[in-house]
Amino acid sequence: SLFTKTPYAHPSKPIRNKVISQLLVSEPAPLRAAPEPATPDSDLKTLLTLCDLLNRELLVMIGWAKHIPGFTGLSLVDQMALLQSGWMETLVLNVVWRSQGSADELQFAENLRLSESQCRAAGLHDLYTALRHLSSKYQQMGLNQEEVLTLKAMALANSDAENVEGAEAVQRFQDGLHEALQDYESSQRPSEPHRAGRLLMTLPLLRQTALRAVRCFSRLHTDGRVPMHKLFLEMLDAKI
Ligand SMILES: CC(=O)c1ccc(Oc2ccc(O)c(C(C)(C)C)c2)cc1
Repeated sequence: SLFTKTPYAHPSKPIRNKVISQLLVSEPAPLRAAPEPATPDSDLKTLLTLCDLLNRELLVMIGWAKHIPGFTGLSLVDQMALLQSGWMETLVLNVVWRSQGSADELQFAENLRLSESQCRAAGLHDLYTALRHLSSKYQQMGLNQEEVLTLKAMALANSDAENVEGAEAVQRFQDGLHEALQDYESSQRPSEPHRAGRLLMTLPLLRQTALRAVRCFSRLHTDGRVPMHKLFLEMLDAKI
């Protein structure tokens, strides 16, 4: 009706930082889960739907990485090395960001939210607790979209891939993102001088959460209950 007050977003100052503005415009539209309509609902169907979603997310992420300022300045070999080592942390941040709105569910897609019991039934309880732990940490911090986009790019840049050819080029790539975060926080949140550092100090927990997710998938793969896409297995092999 005419009188409902549209929710008035806090008028944050215009984003002047070029790197963060580029990350904002390069953010892909969120994917939707595509459950097989003919298959009756079951835990296996949930897993198959999640597998399909993850596979599509991987493909979208590879295209997204090319828009991160500095990424295409790396050799193709190094671009692939960073993706093979950082993809899980980047995707974990996506789900953790989407789940910020809910207190006890994981929002894998706008049309796929799972409760703790649904995750447990599908054999994903450890994944659930790991992702919820990280999500609640970011909720406490009041993470915003610009920060999560920068952290996603940093997770890729800082993924400690083993066989990197151009270490100096990767360092410059990391420095550019670090500088963008510092610049953004000092102009947008001058009242929180430690915020950039606090965000960087969440990266170890992100790394740990990603490794717990890898272990969960390896267990599911060993179970043999869920057929896994070839690309996913190749990316998973790069993590084990
Ligand atoms: C192969 C298999 O059994 C599997 C099980 C669960 C699953 O759920 C997910 C869907 C999207 C997604 O982004 C994520 C992470 C955030 C953990 C990467 C998990 C994906 C694959």
